[in-house]
Amino acid sequence: MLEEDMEVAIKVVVVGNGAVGKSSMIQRYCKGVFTKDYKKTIGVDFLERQIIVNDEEVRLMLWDTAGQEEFDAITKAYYRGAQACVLVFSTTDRESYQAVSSWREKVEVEVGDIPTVLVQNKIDLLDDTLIKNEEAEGLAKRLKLRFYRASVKEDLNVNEVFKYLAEKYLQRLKQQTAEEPEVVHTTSNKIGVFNTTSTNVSNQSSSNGHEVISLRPNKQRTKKTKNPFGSCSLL
Ligand SMILES: Nc1nc2c(ncn2[C@@H]2O[C@H](COP(=O)(O)OP(=O)(O)OP(=O)(O)O)[C@@H](O)[C@H]2O)c(=O)[nH]1
Repeated sequence: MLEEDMEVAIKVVVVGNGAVGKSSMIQRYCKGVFTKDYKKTIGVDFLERQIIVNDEEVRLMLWDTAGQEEFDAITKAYYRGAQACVLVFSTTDRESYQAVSSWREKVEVEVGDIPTVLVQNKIDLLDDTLIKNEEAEGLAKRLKLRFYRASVKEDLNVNEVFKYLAEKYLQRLKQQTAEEPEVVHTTSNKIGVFNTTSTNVSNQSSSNGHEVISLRPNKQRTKKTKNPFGSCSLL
């Protein structure tokens, strides 16, 4: 254990071109659902889910950012404070594969080197693939990233992606705790909780029917729940 009664909260940003399946991945992971409809994300949404990793209770806050460049200015602000990142491209969209490095740079500029995974989504459409296996693997190697092939539709490898990131993050946190114990032993019972610099924006419905993110001060400890989806909420 890191420290008794300590809650670990991890802000994870999910990035990649439009329509690669970012919103679907987050919905699948947090709500256990998949929908064929495509609703472009306007700005940013987020959902959360609590999991247990190595006996630690971890709260994952999954930030769904818009894939379109027109929203870059908004989404960049939300990268701040991110502690882990999912880079997504689609099996049937070569441009999304080619854009992976630039997405990584955008995140790195804001938050530096954080635990990151590369995900090739929609592998249920492998027959129509526009990216060779070796290419995708080569990209992961060049970027030195763990690589997952996933299908949000078929619920393949989605849990694994987030479990890996949580483990990786905890590993780093433990290293830091060992090296600089005074940093972690604060008066707060939360660690890894992000701070955004933006001010409060209350819930606003966007044109796509999604709720636009509300930025609030750090939350208090969440209630413990046995239901894996019980802690998910659309804010
Ligand atoms: N076949 C298949 N379709 C998928 C999969 N994941 C997502 N989709 C579909 O791909 C489309 C786009 O998915 P979204 O989750 O909205 O994509 P996004 O990356 O959030 O898009 P933006 O909000 O524009 O950034 C939707 O029609 C989904 O149903 C998958 O694993 N397989």
